[in-house]
Amino acid sequence: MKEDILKVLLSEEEIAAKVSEIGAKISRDYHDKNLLLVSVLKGSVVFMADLMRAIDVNAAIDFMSVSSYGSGTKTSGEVKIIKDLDRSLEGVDLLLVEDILDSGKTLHYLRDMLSKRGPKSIRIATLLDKPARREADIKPDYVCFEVPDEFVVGYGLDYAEKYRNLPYVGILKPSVYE
Ligand SMILES: O=P(O)(O)OC[C@H]1O[C@H](OP(=O)(O)OP(=O)(O)O)[C@H](O)[C@@H]1O
Ligand SMILES: Nc1nc2[nH]cnc2c(=O)[nH]1
Ligand SMILES: [Mg+2]
Repeated sequence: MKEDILKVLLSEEEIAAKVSEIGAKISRDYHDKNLLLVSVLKGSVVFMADLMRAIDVNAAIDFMSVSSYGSGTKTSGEVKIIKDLDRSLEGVDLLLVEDILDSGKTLHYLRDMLSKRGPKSIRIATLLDKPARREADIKPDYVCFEVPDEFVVGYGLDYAEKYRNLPYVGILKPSVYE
């Protein structure tokens, strides 16, 4: 697995420090709110698990599963809902938790769809932001790291369902997917 990584972009330690910082910021912003954290599976599972423990105000959690990359490195442009939320969003302060904002199509679609369900507010927290690739009009509210225009894996992010369990974020060798 490790032999397929060209370069470690973000170490375990760097990620842990930044997640604590963002968690503290979210705690300050939501201390008087009705926070619901929604993890967009599968990619955000590792970030969600760490971020929720870095938040020290009351928060409920829920999960949605969507997919648009299939087994490739390019978005299909079509967001497939694999699992919807279990609960209503009426009156909640929704914080969508994502691993990466790339073309932005996934979050653009989700924000539009979920905003129709009556939440009091919607914001986006993402581990990684790749602004160079943006196609949809969407901006994150909380970002841990900006990344260059490379296909990255690890800490939840996959290529063809592999590498999610790497504890760091790395750039995949192009020979793996070319
Ligand atoms: O901004 P975009 O170009 O839409 O890309 C971002 C989305 O792509 C990945 O999900 P993917 O469809 O690969 O599903 P996964 O989370 O199960 O890996 C990632 O987890 C984001 O949800
Ligand atoms: N693993 C992975 N999934 C993505 N989905 C959108 N961009 C990326 C990326 O750079 N890496
Ligand atoms: Mg994926």
